[in-house]
Amino acid sequence: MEIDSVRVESSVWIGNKRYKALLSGWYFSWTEIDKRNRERKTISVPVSEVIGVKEGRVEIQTQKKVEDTDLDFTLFYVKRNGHGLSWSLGRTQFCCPSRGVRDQWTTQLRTALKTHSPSRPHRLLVFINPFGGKKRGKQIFHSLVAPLFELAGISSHVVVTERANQARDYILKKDLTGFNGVICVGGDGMFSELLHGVIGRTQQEAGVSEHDPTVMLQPCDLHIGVIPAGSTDCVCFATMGINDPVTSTLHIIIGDSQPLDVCSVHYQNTLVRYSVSMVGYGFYGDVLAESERHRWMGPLRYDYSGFMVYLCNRSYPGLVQYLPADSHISSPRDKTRCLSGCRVCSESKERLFPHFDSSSSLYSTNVSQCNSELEGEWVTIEGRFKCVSLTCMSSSCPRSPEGLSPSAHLADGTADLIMVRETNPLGFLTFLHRHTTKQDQFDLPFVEVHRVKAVRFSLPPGEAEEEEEEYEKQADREIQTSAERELEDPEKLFCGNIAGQSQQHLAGWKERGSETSRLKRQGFACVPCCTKPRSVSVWNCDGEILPHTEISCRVHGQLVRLFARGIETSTMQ
Ligand SMILES: Nc1ncnc2c1ncn2[C@@H]1O[C@H](COP(=O)(O)OP(=O)(O)OP(=O)(O)O)[C@@H](O)[C@H]1O
Ligand SMILES: CCCCCCCCCCCCC/C=C/[C@@H](O)[C@H](CO)NC(C)=O
Ligand SMILES: [Ca+2]
Repeated sequence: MEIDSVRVESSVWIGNKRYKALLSGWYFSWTEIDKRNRERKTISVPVSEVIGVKEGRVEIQTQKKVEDTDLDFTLFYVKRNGHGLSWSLGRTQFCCPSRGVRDQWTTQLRTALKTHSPSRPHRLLVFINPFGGKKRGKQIFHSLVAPLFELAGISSHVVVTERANQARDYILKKDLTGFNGVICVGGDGMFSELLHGVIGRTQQEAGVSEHDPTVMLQPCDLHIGVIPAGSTDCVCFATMGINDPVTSTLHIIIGDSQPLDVCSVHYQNTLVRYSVSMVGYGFYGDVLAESERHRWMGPLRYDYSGFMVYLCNRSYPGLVQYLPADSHISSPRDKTRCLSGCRVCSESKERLFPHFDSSSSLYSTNVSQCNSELEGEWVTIEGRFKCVSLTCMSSSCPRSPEGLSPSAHLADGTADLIMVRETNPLGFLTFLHRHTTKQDQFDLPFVEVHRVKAVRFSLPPGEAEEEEEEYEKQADREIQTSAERELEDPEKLFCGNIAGQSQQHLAGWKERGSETSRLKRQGFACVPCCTKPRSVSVWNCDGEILPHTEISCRVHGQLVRLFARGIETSTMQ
């Protein structure tokens, strides 16, 4: 075996073929050597994508050794499948000329791993929503995720949630010392809990008020990982290009880090929620409100509700004001895509954090800095809209592989504002259908899209008061009926069909049910689709209904970090 400061090299055998194994700089490679000593095919693995090195011949799932000698070692690494977005665990068993060489290889590879992959997590806090999506969260974690964490030497503390907001509250209140990241096994709703926990905790510790819409929020160090097990899995899909639990797990293990823009939604001077995916009024708000009444349908509830709401053919009056982003940097119609290593996003860092002190890793939060991102001229648009949506990223998901705004960036400090004006049902169907194809959904006369830093939405004066009164009355009628139903049978209030569901499940959804009742008391959520008054919809904020209509939104560039790397272009091994 030859070892110098930059190279380690030796002969090894894989099966009955001889190879030259080489560890040089950032890569470990093995090249087949034929009988005439000529070099054949090389397989090369970046050290940063090595998952583990084990003595002996080790199986993937059981991690048990099969018959081996003390000449063997097994390398586990990231393997790309198909077009490269789906990752699986690659495994190669090497046989060395002597035990000494084998020990040298395992030591050298482990040292290289520590040097070239310093940001890998060692300890993770995992939250599993047992009721998200198709209710397979626990099974997904125990059969697919836990064995990989164990192989990579990552320890985890697992919390199976028993109620909504448990994960958020845990992150806000408990001692998180020693954890390098928080992971959710669930859908976008679970991700949102972690997002609120992590942002809230970071601001508490930094003494920053989340309610002040002009303040610069402190960026969060604690990484968030998403193991998809929900209905839409938009955050996972838009940051990885796929929703696959094994791919997500491998990104977490190797400590990938993807910054993400976050939009804060305020009502007057109070923070309402954060969003990374979609803040949508009109169609998307109505679909969510309708779908909450059909939760028992599982992921299909969105398709059913989408169809019902489409048939209602609603449009809503609104006054939209927005602060445009610099159009020289990028535009929502420039036909580019935000991919792994995106130049627009990496160049945004300096603009977003001009006062970043790299020696202390601290961000200044002085007022002049916060206001500079809010400088510029606001533009006002009034009209009737089928929908108004704001998205910080493409919001691609399996239903819409290109997303709400295919050219939006994950971490450029901007969001795309999409306004679809009142149109005929066929026109709107064309718009919706284009979300499912590669056709440009913005190339329609009733659609406009702008890249923005902030948005305000209000109801047009006069009309608003009248309509809100009518809405209040309608909501009151609805609440009364709900309250009567609640007294008769509390479970039926929220779930509709509860036959065959576990008590634990019901307890969980009851909390969401009472949250919905609270919203109803304020006159907003879950009013049956076609009995609603004409002119007020609700806001869908990453899958949650907001309790206010007149809101203001501001984008906070690169506020959180995910264990992800953005969507890779095709890179087959
Ligand atoms: N044990 C629980 N009981 C009831 N609700 C829960 C529980 N744990 C988490 N939740 C809530 O359930 C909501 C939905 O969960 P999740 O996002 O995992 O699945 P989903 O709704 O199927 O997926 P998506 O959000 O992608 O549509 C979350 O907003 C979360 O707050
Ligand atoms: C004629 C075919 C019509 C198909 C219409 C498809 C339109 C799909 C658009 C999908 C946008 C998804 C935006 C993501 C929203 C998420 O934040 C949220 C939380 O998971 N999901 C939903 C459904 O509100
Ligand atoms: Ca963005």
